[in-house]
Amino acid sequence: MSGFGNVMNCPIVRTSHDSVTFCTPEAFRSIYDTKANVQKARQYGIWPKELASPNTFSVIDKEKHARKRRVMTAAISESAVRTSEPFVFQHADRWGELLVGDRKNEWSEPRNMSEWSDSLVFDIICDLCFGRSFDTKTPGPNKLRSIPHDILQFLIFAYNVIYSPFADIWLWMKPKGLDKLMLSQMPSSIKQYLEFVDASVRQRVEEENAHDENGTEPTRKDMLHYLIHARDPETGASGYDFVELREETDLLIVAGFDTTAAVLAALFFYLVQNPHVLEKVQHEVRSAFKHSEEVRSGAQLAACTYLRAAIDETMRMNPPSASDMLREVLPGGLRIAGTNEIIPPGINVGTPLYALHHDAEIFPEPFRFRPERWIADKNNVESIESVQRAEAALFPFLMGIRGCPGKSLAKMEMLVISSRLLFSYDLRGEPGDVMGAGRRNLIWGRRNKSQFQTKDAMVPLRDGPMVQFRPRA
Ligand code: HEM
Repeated sequence: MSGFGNVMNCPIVRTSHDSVTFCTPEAFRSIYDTKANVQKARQYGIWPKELASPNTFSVIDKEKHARKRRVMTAAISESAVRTSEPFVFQHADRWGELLVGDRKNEWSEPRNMSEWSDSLVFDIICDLCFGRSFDTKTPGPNKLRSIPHDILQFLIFAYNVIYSPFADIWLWMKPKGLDKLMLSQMPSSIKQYLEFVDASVRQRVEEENAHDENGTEPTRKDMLHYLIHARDPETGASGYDFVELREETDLLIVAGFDTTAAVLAALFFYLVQNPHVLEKVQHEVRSAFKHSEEVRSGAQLAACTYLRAAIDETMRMNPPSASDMLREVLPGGLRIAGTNEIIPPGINVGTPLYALHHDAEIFPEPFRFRPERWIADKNNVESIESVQRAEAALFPFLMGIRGCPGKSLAKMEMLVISSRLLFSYDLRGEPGDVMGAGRRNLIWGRRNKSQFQTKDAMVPLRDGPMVQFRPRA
């Protein structure tokens, strides 16, 4: 059996008294396929601020989840993603101008791409949710700028509880007053963020109601427009009530911003670390289009196979959700393909994505950034079989009914943002900068200087790289 086993020799690991991880693509499918006899583990119950109001991500019951998910799918459908693209252009183009700054034909000041990607993606997701831009990417005072940081603090806290031995005690105490205590003790920044979501949703509901009463159409249909009007496609019943609308909007912001921003930061790290890759993606994008305004989704961008491979390779090296996402086996048990194991009900199972994505049998030289591994052509050393083997083991968005519904939106954002920037600007790593890279004086596993270092907290904690920009020569 393959797996992280090539590195640590342990494809099956018992991670706690009731949890086991399996690290092969076959096992992954057994666990996360829509038909798998599992549900999200009880630990997901720690996420909701109040046990009674889980969202699509944190709800455990399969039937309740199915209804929420059907409604949410309407808000981030393929057509909703297509109508979002022009807003992504606006933000990406403004971002490029800000990155370059006012040193016209010289290299800009070094930019910390983790911070800059956070503010860009946060502005985009808020614009797509609320139809308003909060412009946290523009320097200067902005009381909303700390929100991405505040959200991250909450995620770190929740993650540490979920993967700790205290998770069950926490869950037991939640309905017994812990929820209320936590709400009262919540840091003021998080309270402000939640008030901001509440007020924004309220305002959008009023606007949409006014349109319905006057028989008018909003000039712009954002995600909340779709969420407010969504009907359950199976039953025809109305979609979400107000509390659900608020919780789902909060989820779209949290799930939609940190993941995508993390991939962008890592992509810039690998581009400046690998000048031959940077040169190749730049050449590809600049040959595909004549003017920057033409850089958009479509056949030409789809044909930028090397850039798309670089993004896939980034998500292989640094999957935003790196740990095992726990699933509880239901009555009847679960057979894990490729093993002789039938897991009894009540046990948590999962596949640690980071380990799977670094399996040397599937991804030779797993710690090397090599977009070529995704492209089979006659000039390439990769065979069709090795590309197919790799594709069958890349799961940054998970799979199945609990896989990521924002996959198309995220892919569009990452491709559009990177291609527009690469088309118009040259970039390089700040000379001498090592921010984000592994270093010899760090612990085992963190010494690879050509790998972007992140720390898992449900989303990746990250810093750097420092990158400089200038208009293309
Ligand atoms: C590169 C970007 C992204 C990656 C790698 C990613 C990855 C994932 C993964 C692995 C899960 C499963 C988590 C678990 O079960 O614990 C997930 C769930 C989810 N994601 Fe994403 N995501 C990304 C972007 C987005 C975006 C842009 C949105 C929406 C705006 C989004 C919305 C969601 C939602 C709502 C769920 C919960 C689904 C459910 O439980 O039914 N994600 N995502």
